[in-house]
Order: sequence, then C-alpha cells, then structure tokens
Amino acid sequence: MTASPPPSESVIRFQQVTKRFDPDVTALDRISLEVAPGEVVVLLGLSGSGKSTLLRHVDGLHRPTSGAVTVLGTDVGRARPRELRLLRRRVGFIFQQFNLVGRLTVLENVCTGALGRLRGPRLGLRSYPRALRHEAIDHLDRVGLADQVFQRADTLSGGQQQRVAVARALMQRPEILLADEPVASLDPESARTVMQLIRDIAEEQRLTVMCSLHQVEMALSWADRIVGLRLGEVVMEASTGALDASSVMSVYEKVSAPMAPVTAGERL
Ligand SMILES: Nc1ncnc2c1ncn2[C@@H]1O[C@H](COP(=O)(O)OP(=O)(O)OP(=O)(O)O)[C@@H](O)[C@H]1O
Repeated sequence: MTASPPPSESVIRFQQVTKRFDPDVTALDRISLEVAPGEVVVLLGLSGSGKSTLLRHVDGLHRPTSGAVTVLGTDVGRARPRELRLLRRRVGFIFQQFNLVGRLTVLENVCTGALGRLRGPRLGLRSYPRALRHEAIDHLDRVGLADQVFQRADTLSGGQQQRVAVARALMQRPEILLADEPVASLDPESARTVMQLIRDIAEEQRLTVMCSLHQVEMALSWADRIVGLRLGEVVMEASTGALDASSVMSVYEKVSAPMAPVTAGERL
C-alpha cells in the first residue's frame, strides 16, 4: 500500500523508534512517522500491536529504547523531567475509562485540567480563580453539558463522562490531543457523538489529534490518515480518501506464531 507523502512540517516525529519493555517484548519496532499540525490520525491494530505504547511516547510517558521521538520540538528521549512536564501540559490525553474523580462535580473535574497552569495544589472549586471556572463552564457548554456542571461526575452516563473528559483536556489549552480508545466503553450512539465532538473541536482549534480505535468504519469516516500497526510495526499508512474497509482489514490479519522447532524425537 502506498504511504501518503510525509507532511512538510511535523509536530510529531518518530524516527526509527523501537521500544522494548524487556528483551522479549518489542512493543514498537523501528517506527517512523510524521504528523502535521492540525492532522487527525487514527492508529488501528490488534490488541497488543503497540497503539497505546506509541501514544504514550507522544506525551513522554515512555521514552524510546532506540530512535528519536520529537514532539512540539522536544526530544522525548533526551528531555529532562521538567521539559517533559512542560510538554505534557501542551498535550491533552483522553482515556477509555474517562479517569474522572467520581465524587467531585463535573465542573471541578474540568478545572483540574488547568492544574498545570496554576501554582500549588487546589482544594475545592472555590480555590480555582473565577476566570478559570468560567473558562471551564465555557468548555462544558461546548461539549453540551452546561446544565450538569454541579452534578457528581459518577452520576453521569459513560458518554457524558467522556464529554467531561474532553472538556477537561481542553482546559489544558492543548496543541495536541491524544485519545486511547476513547469510545471503547460507549454505546454506538454515544460513541458517534463523542467522536464527532472531538473532530469538530479539533477543527475549530486546529488541534493535532492522534487516536487509537478499534472501529474501522468510524476511523475511515473520521480521520485524515490511518496508521496500521501489527506487532509494533507500521504495516499500513494512507490517507482515508485512498482507503476502503476491506483494505484496512488487512491490518488485522493474524500473524501466525513462529513454528516450534521439531525435535529429533518428534521426527521419529
Ligand atoms: N508497561 C509495560 N510493561 C511491559 N510490557 C508492556 C507494557 N506496556 C505494554 N506492554 C506490551 O507491549 C505490547 C504492546 O502493548 P500496547 O498496550 O501498546 O498495545 P495496544 O495495541 O494498545 O493494545 P490494546 O488494543 O489492547 O490496548 C504488548 O505486548 C504489551 O503486553
């Protein structure tokens, strides 16, 4: 399959990146990838193919074993802890399980997205500056939850909780938005709503988005480009306009396990 031409100016660049967790587990295998500003990229692949590991390199939660990851000009492999903290402020992350604090209100959960911009810890909603609380309400309005601001987060539906997580990520004023299977726990209708919301906001704010998904049709209608991973390697990379569902399904071909050596005893 023909790879799309590399973007001229990239905000995310993987150069021959290998990640080993131990000598037996190669999670990423010589990955080279570039993502342009404002691009929306979906990672597809079987469970264990390396999607989460790749995403976690983009905000410096992992460092490469070899090769280089450069994100918004920061060399993730060489950055000092402080530089990584600064990078993480510029990168929002949305997770499958939302990761909200259930006993806090929706508004307070969203405010926590701004903690990287504030000095010192915060305790209670009123400890956040008023302007910031208003900013949080604006984001909740954008995700359609302005009437739920004082609800406890754990009383909301899964789709609503994920919209709160989107609002919380926006409080970071991110330049890159990462999403790791953001709709895997949602019913189809809520999944469509959340994905459309992320896409619309990404366009409005010119965010660069990298998202792992398991839904091929959704990926095709949603992304600008699809990157297919298998056993930590990029096995497909193309803009969605050049793809159909059957060509994408090749990413999911099972890799047959290596043949066990036949012992002399078995030959007899
Ligand atoms: N912290 C870790 N320590 C050891 N091995 C890990 C660690 N994180 C991931 N792995 C291994 O790396 C490989 C890739 O895992 P990863 O979670 O990136 O896959 P994935 O494509 O995101 O899977 P899924 O779709 O199930 O989330 C797997 O073999 C996994 O077991």
